[in-house]
Amino acid sequence: MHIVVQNEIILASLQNSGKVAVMASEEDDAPIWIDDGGPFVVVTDPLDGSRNIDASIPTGTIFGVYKRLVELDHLPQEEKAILNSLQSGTRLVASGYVLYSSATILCASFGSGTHAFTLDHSTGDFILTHPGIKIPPRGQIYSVNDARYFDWPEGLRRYIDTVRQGKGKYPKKYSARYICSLVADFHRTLMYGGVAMNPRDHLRLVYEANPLSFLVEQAGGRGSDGKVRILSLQPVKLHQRLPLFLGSLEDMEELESYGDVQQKVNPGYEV
Ligand SMILES: O=P(O)(O)OC[C@H]1O[C@](O)(COP(=O)(O)O)[C@@H](O)[C@@H]1O
Repeated sequence: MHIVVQNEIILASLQNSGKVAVMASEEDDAPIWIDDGGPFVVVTDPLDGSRNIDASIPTGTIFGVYKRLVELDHLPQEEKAILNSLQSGTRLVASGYVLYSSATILCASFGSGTHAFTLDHSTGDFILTHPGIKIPPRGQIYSVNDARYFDWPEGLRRYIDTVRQGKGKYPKKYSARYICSLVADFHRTLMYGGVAMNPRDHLRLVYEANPLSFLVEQAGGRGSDGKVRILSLQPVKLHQRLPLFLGSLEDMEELESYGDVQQKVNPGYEV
């Protein structure tokens, strides 16, 4: 219910903007063609973490913006809608998220740094409160659903066991934080450093992994699928899922050095 409404609100604003050719949403089966002349393409997860809403846990909206591929203008609408939405993350011109929490934060990058704005409820303005965010090169927090420990590959178990005992490259015991709401877990990671991950094929390349990887890279961090840079992947399907690791440069390098960190077992967890 909340998701449907949020999806409609975003679609209506993009339609009214006159700037958007096509919107692809995690909540729709196919992208929606909006305007032949719109210069931009928007991909979005309109309301992530929605399973948390009834418990008042933070949720978020994620978006990415590409340029419309004018060389595809001659194609049938359905075909060009899909191809425009399947652009690789290296072509993002902007991305961002809105975090609905104790404060409402809009965090965005237009390709020159990552900046966050906080909603001033008295005026309705978003005020630049976090210019030029730099993710700490190393944190002391890992964020993962570790109830899945016995479904993890050996490399990921070893990495987590090592850092939580303070036996990694950073000789202090790591702490765990996992809200199970991607935008909130990502925002904390951006602020405090460390690594946030979902090692199974669950999160979406187009709507979640690419926009957040763009933001973390612009803040000096790294986004990977456990093996390669997320932004270098060419999406082949709109709703393509993959393992996702985002965080501080040194933590990400250490994690990836364990090689075997992608969870292949994905039994379909109920909660
Ligand atoms: O169940 P897991 O593997 O911990 O996944 C939790 C992740 O899934 C999400 O809830 C998104 O999943 P949905 O798109 O199915 O809502 C994220 O907010 C969260 O980080």
